[in-house]
Amino acid sequence: MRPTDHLRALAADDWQAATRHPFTDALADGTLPADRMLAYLQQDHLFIDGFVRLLASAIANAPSLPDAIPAAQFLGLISGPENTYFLRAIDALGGTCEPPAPAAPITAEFQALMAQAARSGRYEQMLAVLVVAEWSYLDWATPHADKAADLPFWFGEWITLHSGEGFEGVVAYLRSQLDSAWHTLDDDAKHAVETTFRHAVTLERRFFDAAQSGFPSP
Ligand SMILES: Cc1ncc(CO)c(N)n1
Ligand SMILES: Cc1ncsc1CCO
Repeated sequence: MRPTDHLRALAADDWQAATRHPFTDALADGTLPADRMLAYLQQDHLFIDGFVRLLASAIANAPSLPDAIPAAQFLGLISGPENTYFLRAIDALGGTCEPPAPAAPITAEFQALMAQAARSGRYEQMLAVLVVAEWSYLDWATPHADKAADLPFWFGEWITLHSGEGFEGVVAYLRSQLDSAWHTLDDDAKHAVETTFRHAVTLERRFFDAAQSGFPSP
């Protein structure tokens, strides 16, 4: 079994809950209320900030230039001028990006996990969080890809950004990096990857739980 299949199997319950979630089901059938989508995107915009820094750390810690290049290309894509999805969608839903929304507790937890992985100096820790974030999004979005074109763009584009050949390639690359790194790790480091991977999957599930109920204050 590939190490990343082993990791996903360890988190099977939360993985299933995060990738077959009522929030993404409602998003994909177009019935998600606009205020819920807006609040989700405003929180996810804060998530992407930490994500970009984590991806940059992974690029800096990749074992070779060929290992780093696909991540650098993905970073360019998501931070490039053609990626105006957040701006356009938040605007169309009647919200603003500036000033940034205060982070909900679950968003702050995600930011903390990403920051911890980024400063760990451990490539496999960075990959554990990146693999969960991208693979879980590929997994929920793929079954809905055929419906995306008929949806308002703030739903449809969020599905197409996370499905299809290009994004499958990103996930395949991230998984293969973690699979390769895994074989170099001692038992303690493997266990630490398992812990981080499971934590990240739990946070993905809880992020959708919170988004579904509109990020209620605790
Ligand atoms: C919370 C969360 N996880 C993963 C992704 C995909 O990068 C995202 N946009 N937001
Ligand atoms: C692919 C993508 N598009 C906008 S943000 C983002 C990163 C999370 O997948």
